[in-house]
Amino acid sequence: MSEINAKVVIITGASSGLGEATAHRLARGGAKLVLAARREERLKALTDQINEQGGDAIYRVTDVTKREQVEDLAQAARDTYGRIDVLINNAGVMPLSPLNRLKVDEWEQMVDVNIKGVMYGIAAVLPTMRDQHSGHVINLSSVAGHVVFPAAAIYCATKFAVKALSEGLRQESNGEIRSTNISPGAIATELTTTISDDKTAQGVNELYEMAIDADAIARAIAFAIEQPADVDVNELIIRPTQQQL
Ligand SMILES: NC(=O)C1=CN([C@@H]2O[C@H](COP(=O)(O)OP(=O)(O)OC[C@H]3O[C@@H](n4cnc5c(N)ncnc54)[C@H](OP(=O)(O)O)[C@@H]3O)[C@@H](O)[C@H]2O)C=CC1
Ligand SMILES: O=CCS(=O)(=O)O
Repeated sequence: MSEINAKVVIITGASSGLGEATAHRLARGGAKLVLAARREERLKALTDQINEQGGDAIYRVTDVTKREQVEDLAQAARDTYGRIDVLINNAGVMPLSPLNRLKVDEWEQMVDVNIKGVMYGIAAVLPTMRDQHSGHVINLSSVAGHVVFPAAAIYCATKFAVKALSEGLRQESNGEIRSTNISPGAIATELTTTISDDKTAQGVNELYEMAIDADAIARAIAFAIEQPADVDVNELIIRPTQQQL
């Protein structure tokens, strides 16, 4: 039996990009999926598609910046499937800009979604995973969680924080809970569309001409999940072969 088959997996940010690609891949592996994001139409269409193709998925509209909504999401997984095997903290935003543009609202949005959303996710599943004596938290950091580059100070700060959360969880896991930090480079998704600074958007769009398909990350996530319980894949960096950064 595949180590993905029948696992109960929560995916945040499942309405597009990496989350959506991961949902399709894990559904094909037999996972039971609990899909979350804010855009209900997209979530419903994805859930219907997976179920029509013989998979097993439910969805909950969830804003990860709202702690109680993330708790409700974890409760939905327990109510429907009785356990939580994997949480994929994938929801994230990347409105890049130089610090001197003082786009403080966007800074706060990045902190709220990229850091606090991940914290709320961990808080929502940790007691269940402790009770089960097993579980796996997969956090989406970034190449920007390893290197800092201009116009990305706040985004990088959030992704360094995600990396720290992944490592802290690993060290405190008591040999029961696996922790995987996934660090993608340029991947073709909607992530770059929220950049409101024109000059930054232009530079990022040039970088993303080399972007690779979201399934590259879905495959990496599946690889981490399908390892035996005593194997913890802690860190994966996946870039386009052409990417220098
Ligand atoms: N694409 C890339 O090149 C890279 C991506 N990453 C990371 O991968 C993750 C996924 O991004 P990607 O798929 O590329 O981008 P997308 O923009 O395609 O997807 C982002 C997802 O996050 C969700 N989201 C945003 N804000 C919230 C919120 N407040 N509450 C719940 N969900 C939210 C969106 O759903 P909705 O709007 O419906 O809520 C959407 O499903 C992010 O953490 C990103 O930082 C890391 C490195 C590179
Ligand atoms: O998160 C974004 C990936 S990159 O642009 O830093 O490579």
